Amino acid sequence: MSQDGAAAMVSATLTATVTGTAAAAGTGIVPATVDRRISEPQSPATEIRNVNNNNGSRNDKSITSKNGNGTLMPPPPPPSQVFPTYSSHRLRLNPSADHKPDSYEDLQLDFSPLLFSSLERYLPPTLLNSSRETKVHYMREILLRYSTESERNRVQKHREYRQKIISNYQPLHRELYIMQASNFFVPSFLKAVSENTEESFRSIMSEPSPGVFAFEMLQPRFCEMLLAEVENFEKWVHETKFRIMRPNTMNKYGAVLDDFGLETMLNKLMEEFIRPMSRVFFPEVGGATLDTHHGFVVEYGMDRDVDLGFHVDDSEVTLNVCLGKQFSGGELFFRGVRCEKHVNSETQPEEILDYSHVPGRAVLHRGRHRHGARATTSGHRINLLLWCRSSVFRELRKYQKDCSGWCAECQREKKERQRQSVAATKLELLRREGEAAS
Ligand SMILES: O=C(O)CCC(=O)C(=O)O
Ligand SMILES: [Fe+2]
Repeated sequence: MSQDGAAAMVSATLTATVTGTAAAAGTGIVPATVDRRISEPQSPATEIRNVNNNNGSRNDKSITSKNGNGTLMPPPPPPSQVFPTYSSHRLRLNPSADHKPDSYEDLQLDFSPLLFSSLERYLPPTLLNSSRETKVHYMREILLRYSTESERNRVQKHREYRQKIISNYQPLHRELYIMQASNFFVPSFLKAVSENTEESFRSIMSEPSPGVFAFEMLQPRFCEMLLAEVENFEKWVHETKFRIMRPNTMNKYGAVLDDFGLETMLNKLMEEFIRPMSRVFFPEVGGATLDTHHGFVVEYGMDRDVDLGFHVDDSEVTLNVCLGKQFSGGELFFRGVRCEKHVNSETQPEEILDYSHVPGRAVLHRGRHRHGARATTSGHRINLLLWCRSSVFRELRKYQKDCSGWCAECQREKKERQRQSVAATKLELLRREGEAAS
């Protein structure tokens, strides 16, 4: 987990802890997995599907660390001290900026040592200079409210899975694993991001339907290299009979790029390129605070997945870039943005969009923008997907009922309520005027 990720979780934790509602509501830093697939876009009352990572996590940069045996070990309290369970443990709202936190790297903990170091600045002042054991115990008490044992086990297993791949798989193109923007992106994209204004972004984009942005992004050479790397990885998987996890609950083919070493590069892609754009275009769904991602490729063709059902992504913002190769069909269809409550509600005519993929071209949309992919009728289509998430947005979502800033159906209902209230007020005024006149 990056420092940023830890810090974001800390602030999410704080929001919850300080308000004091999280523990009562039984909420967690890593939200529970839900499987939500949508069915036909044309039949509004049917069920929609939410695609999740196959590892069952909505946010897989989680907080478990392992000990040498690969088992989970909570730190035992020192024998000289007996710690009661403090349900009243609280963190401070503002960190002690000048406090230098301890390192927890050498301890066998069931949460990331980084998380303890990040949280330490938020401890009550009286605890700041206590022993590490006391601080660990206090912070762990708080963290346990946010993560179940099975969740921590799952994250631990996934870490081991990744470790196995990374220590055995030999990459084909090592240059892909380090962000080299000038080799990866087309000049127009680089220029727009370096200028970093709404105007510069809009100058390279089309917005064929509100909230769906399309633009040239990847150089052909980068696409070719990434395709070859994926092929090489799949060849290794096949030869070694390694059982891999597919990108999400809806794909039988494809691969998780983060699992074989591309996580750092993709994190840079999110932080330095996608977050600046999302800050401008998707601020109401945490576009400015994207802090974790799930990066993968999907593969379609006669001998692969053929199409992808109607769904919403497990992301705040999704980047979808076509890598090639040659294909026909495979269009994306979009049907408007919806919150959980309205995910199966009717589509309005102005929300209908069909988009044809072009190699090197990206589509950027909210994860909650309902969509699917039509059948790839010939050839082979491979797309790079980056599901970008904001832990702050997810934490705040738990306490916010109003989604009218981004859910089109909530917006429609809100307008309708306002219309009715204006009509009622008018009627009341008329009635009073009538009374006064008589
Ligand atoms: O096939 C596509 O282009 C869409 C993929 C997608 O929506 C997803 O993986 O979430
Ligand atoms: Fe999707």
